[in-house]
Amino acid sequence: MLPQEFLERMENMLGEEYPAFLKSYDIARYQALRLNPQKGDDASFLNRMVFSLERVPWAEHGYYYTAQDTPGKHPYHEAGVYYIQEPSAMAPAAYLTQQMADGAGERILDLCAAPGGKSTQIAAAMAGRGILISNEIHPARAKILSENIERMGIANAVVTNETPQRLAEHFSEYFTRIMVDAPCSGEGMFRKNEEACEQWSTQNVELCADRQDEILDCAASMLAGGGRLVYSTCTFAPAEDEGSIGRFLERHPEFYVEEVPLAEGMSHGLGELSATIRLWPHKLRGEGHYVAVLRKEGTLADGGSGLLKNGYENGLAAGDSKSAAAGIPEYLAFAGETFAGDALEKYAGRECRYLKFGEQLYRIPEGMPSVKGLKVLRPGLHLGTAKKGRFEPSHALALTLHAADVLHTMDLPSDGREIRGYLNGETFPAQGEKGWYLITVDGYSTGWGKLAGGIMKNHYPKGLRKRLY
Ligand SMILES: C[S@@+](CC[C@H](N)C(=O)[O-])C[C@H]1O[C@@H](n2cnc3c(N)ncnc32)[C@H](O)[C@@H]1O
Repeated sequence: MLPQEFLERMENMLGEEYPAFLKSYDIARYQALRLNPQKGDDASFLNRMVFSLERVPWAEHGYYYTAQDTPGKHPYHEAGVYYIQEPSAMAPAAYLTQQMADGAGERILDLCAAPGGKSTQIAAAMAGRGILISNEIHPARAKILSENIERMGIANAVVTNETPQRLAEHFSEYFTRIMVDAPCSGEGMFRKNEEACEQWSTQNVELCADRQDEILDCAASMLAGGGRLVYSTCTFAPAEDEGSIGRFLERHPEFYVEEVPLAEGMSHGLGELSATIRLWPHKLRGEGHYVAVLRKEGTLADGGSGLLKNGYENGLAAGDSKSAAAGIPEYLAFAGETFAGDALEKYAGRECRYLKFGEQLYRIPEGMPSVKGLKVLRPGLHLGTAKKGRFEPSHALALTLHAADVLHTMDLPSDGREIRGYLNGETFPAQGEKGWYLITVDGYSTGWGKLAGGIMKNHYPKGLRKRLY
């Protein structure tokens, strides 16, 4: 049941459009996924015709799927071939990364990032270049975010679990782009999420608006002059949409709303903020959303950056005196035996810098800021566990690599029993040279196996195992 006060406000807001808006609640919600360009190009996926897909007009790699498709239960999901995401929710990150060739020279912050829809979309546009800081305030949600970053094979992201205030103490005018996908009253998700509907109240709308003000102030101080800030919500409440942006612009005259082209079906924002964007469920194939694209006065200096409380993270290089203790020789030995072609230089070359957290070895993104004092779940690409004389590669590394990057692969067809057994932790008989194998599904990397004595030992992480049959 939709709350009465909510309906009255919507009727006042929408006038003659109100009946069409109400009718949208009788239509089943639209479902969509975003193909992961890190895993392969769209055309080769579409040629497989696994699902009936149709383009989402405003998002590169975004496609509607039908009720008959069950992409969440397909092995491709575990291989990070796509991310299931509500179609309207694909708009904010599309605007954040508009006109960006790739992530070279970019330092991007996703401030309210879990479970990772926007972060994984931003990372796709960055194509492995530059640095992405994906932050989430709630520890349990930050863990899910980190798992999704891993599943999508993202190598240039740092996942943090901080409040916006703590991050703002650390980074001043540092980021080139910031995404604020704010916690909100969720009115746009009533069709998708009944809980949002039950928890709705006018007091909560006010509470959300106050919280949005605080989050936006932190974002403002972290954005470099000339940088872009995209603010989004999944609510219709003007106090949290044009209201939050209007209050923000009053507090921050150094910001202005950028005029951006509207995609098919999108509408202008209300009142004076008509240059911002509304996505209405009765006007396009998606849920309710609001997007504001803001720019901070100034010019982005090439390679320049603002203040970082603790400076940059240099990490360890292979030749550093401390590298033996960090397990880097063990990793390099593994890399020499496992990687093929350019992968050796890319993942274990002279330019690589490493960090060790306990026994866990990471390759940090280029130009990584120091994260000293911050709660960090993932300081870059997790390479694996380095123990004396032994290296065990991580699941994240498997998902980042491609079949051509390694000497040994074992490909399992997506419609077969074996891949389902593998994802459920089963070992299986196999012939070949002893050692680490990248297990792929129809060519898409999925995890590790270790072959010895005619048996492929399963290294699919225990916590991720599932029955898909
Ligand atoms: C709309 S959701 C983010 C969805 C995410 N961007 C995505 O695309 O998958 C908003 C997030 O803000 C977080 N949040 C809640 N309170 C917050 C606060 N005070 N500061 C920052 N983030 C907060 C929530 O835990 C939630 O994960």
